[in-house]
Amino acid sequence: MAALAQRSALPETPVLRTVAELRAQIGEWRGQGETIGLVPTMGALHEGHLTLVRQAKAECSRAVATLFVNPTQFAPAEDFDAYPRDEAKDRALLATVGCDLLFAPSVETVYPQGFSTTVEVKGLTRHLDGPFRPSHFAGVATVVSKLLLMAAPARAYFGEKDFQQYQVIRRLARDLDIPTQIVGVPTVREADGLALSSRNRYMTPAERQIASRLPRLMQTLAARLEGGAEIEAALAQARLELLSAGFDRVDYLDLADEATLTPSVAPQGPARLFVAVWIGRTRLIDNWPLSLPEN
Ligand SMILES: Nc1ncnc2c1ncn2[C@@H]1O[C@H](COP(=O)(O)OP(=O)(O)OP(=O)(O)O)[C@@H](O)[C@H]1O
Ligand SMILES: CC(C)(CO)[C@@H](O)C(=O)[O-]
Ligand code: BAL
Repeated sequence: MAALAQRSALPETPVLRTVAELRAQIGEWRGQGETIGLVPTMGALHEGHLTLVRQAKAECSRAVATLFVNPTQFAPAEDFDAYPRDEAKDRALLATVGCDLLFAPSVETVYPQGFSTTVEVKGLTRHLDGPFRPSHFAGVATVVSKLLLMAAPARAYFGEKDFQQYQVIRRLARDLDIPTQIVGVPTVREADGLALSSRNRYMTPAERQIASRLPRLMQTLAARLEGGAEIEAALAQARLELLSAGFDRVDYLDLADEATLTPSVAPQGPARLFVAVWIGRTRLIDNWPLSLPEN
């Protein structure tokens, strides 16, 4: 009882549910010369999300978070129904970092009867997560385009944990002349290096132990590549090491050009390691920047 009473006494960030209300509030702030920083999320907030909000708050006078578990970015067999939802807890967490407003629309508000437009970013979605989640990035690009048009923020903040998503969003904003600066925020990690993710809570303690080997194996691989190891052989060895470490499946482990997100064993510019692995019912993705030796 005491814990319940304490929780309901916590301040919560105010919430709006309709586009008209959101525009009215943001219009009022902009009329007063304020700048808006937008942080789109699917809720189940953790320190990664809060870091995005802190940065929005540091760089803009108002931070607005959105909470929408977007059905169109989940394939039918994916975890839309199981995705963790706790809006009251999210609002309390947002209040701790000074978030000014939460926009949490219903599915009907975002996709009213007759909705028939899709934003699709080609090229950048061809590799890495694209082939494994065929309709995912169109769902993300469509909903993020809508959120940027609804809120018209000066800046919008996205985590580099979802690096391909971040690049897709930068491209759609540029291609559609959406005048929002898209800001990438470095990945926030647990003490053992595992990237924070709302889906981490799906793991059992035993699976979580195995997951802690992902950042260690990737650091070892990065050191080998930065030391001049042959790229294809080092990637093949690391894929086997992931399976030996207890991961059930490796969707991909690739080195790809940051700008094109095309896997390459001879990247032309800045490159990253990208990985997606399964452990039980949990799919983990992550990426690491690399400084490869000059050829
Ligand atoms: N560890 C993290 N560090 C920095 N940003 C993050 C981190 N985790 C998520 N984000 C960012 O927060 C935003 C909202 O992401 P989302 O709500 O999907 O959370 P998530 O933890 O990535 O969840 P999921 O498990 O669904 O991938 C995205 O821009 C995402 O990249
Ligand atoms: C950007 C986003 C909020 C769009 O639904 C989602 O893909 C996420 O949380 O990363
Ligand atoms: N954080 C990316 C959202 C998704 O996996 O659907």
